[in-house]
Amino acid sequence: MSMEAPIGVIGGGAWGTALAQVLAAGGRPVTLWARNRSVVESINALHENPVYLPGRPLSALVRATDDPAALHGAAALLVVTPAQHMRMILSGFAPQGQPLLLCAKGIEAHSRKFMHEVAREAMPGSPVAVLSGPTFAHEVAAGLPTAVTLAAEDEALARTLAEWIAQPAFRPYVTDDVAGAEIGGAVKNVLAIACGVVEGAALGQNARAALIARGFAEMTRFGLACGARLETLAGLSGLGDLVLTCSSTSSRNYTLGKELGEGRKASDLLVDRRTVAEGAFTAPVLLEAARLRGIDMPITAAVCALIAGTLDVDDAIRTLLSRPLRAE
Ligand SMILES: NC(=O)c1ccc[n+]([C@@H]2O[C@H](COP(=O)([O-])OP(=O)(O)OC[C@H]3O[C@@H](n4cnc5c(N)ncnc54)[C@H](O)[C@@H]3O)[C@@H](O)[C@H]2O)c1
Ligand SMILES: O=P(O)(O)OC[C@H](O)CO
Repeated sequence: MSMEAPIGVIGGGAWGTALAQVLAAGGRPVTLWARNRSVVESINALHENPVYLPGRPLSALVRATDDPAALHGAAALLVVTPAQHMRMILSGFAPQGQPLLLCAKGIEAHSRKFMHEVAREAMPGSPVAVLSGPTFAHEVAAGLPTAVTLAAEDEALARTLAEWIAQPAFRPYVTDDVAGAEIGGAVKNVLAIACGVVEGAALGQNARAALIARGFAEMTRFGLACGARLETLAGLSGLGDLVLTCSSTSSRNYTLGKELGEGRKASDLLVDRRTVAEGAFTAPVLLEAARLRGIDMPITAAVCALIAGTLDVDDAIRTLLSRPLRAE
């Protein structure tokens, strides 16, 4: 058993559980805080999270708790809550000054703030880093090869966190471009919904490729306007994650879009969900943030209209295809 200070993980969904397993596989004790009591009990008694990551045995080095005080003394905290709940959940933890590694992908509704801005407000005094990239939780937990972006303005912090989390099959690449890492992960979820619509409405593979390329153009326009760097947007946390989530029903966002494309109503699909499809919440706030910066995001606008129920799939497609011709 390792004598090192544990790493804390806040959030017992699929991704928090998978990341806890990555850390524990490297011999690091992990304290996983989850809000769901049955998740806590199952992880401690059965070494499994049957609600969010069923069928994946977890290391005995992962200990779960529903007591925020159990994370005192952790060397760092991985924050793996849904984006819209992050501020509220962090406010339940007394700030201890530990580094925060933010793993949620989204933009906060109403405030239009990125996760690093929310975390700095909720836990002032804690240094902040971001982990993002093409990472289906079930593959990571199974130890399949995965590469991610780990971003922090403080490069020494990024390198330390990267060393703590790196495993033979889990490879972080560090950068100081925090905005770039966050924007790729948030925007790709919206575009994955659009790609799922293409699949559900049987629009063909040409359409999907066009949507990925034009979607990446939207991501780039928005990212550059927010100070992100092109190399980050074209890297693992941007284009890499866009390609992953726009091509697989393992993505909750893509699956939501596919069901919309098949003609189901967003209101029916979003009610009482157990798992999170972040793109549905990010789309309206992303569109508003783009509008305020004078940036055109037609695919994002179409996703917003489908989710709000103001356009049906046929009208959304017609609207996108009838836009004036323009230079690429
Ligand atoms: N699952 C993945 O493969 C994956 C990979 C990379 C990043 N992420 C990101 O990680 C974040 C967490 O996603 P996940 O997949 O672990 O979640 P999940 O869909 O597996 O589980 C849902 C989570 O939301 C929490 N939750 C539900 N209602 C809540 C409420 N009212 N208040 C607070 N919390 C509530 C649940 O406790 C649970 O932890 C998201 O931002 C997601 O985009 C997920
Ligand atoms: O299931 P999704 O669509 O939330 O995607 C999960 C991860 O973000 C993929 O990198």
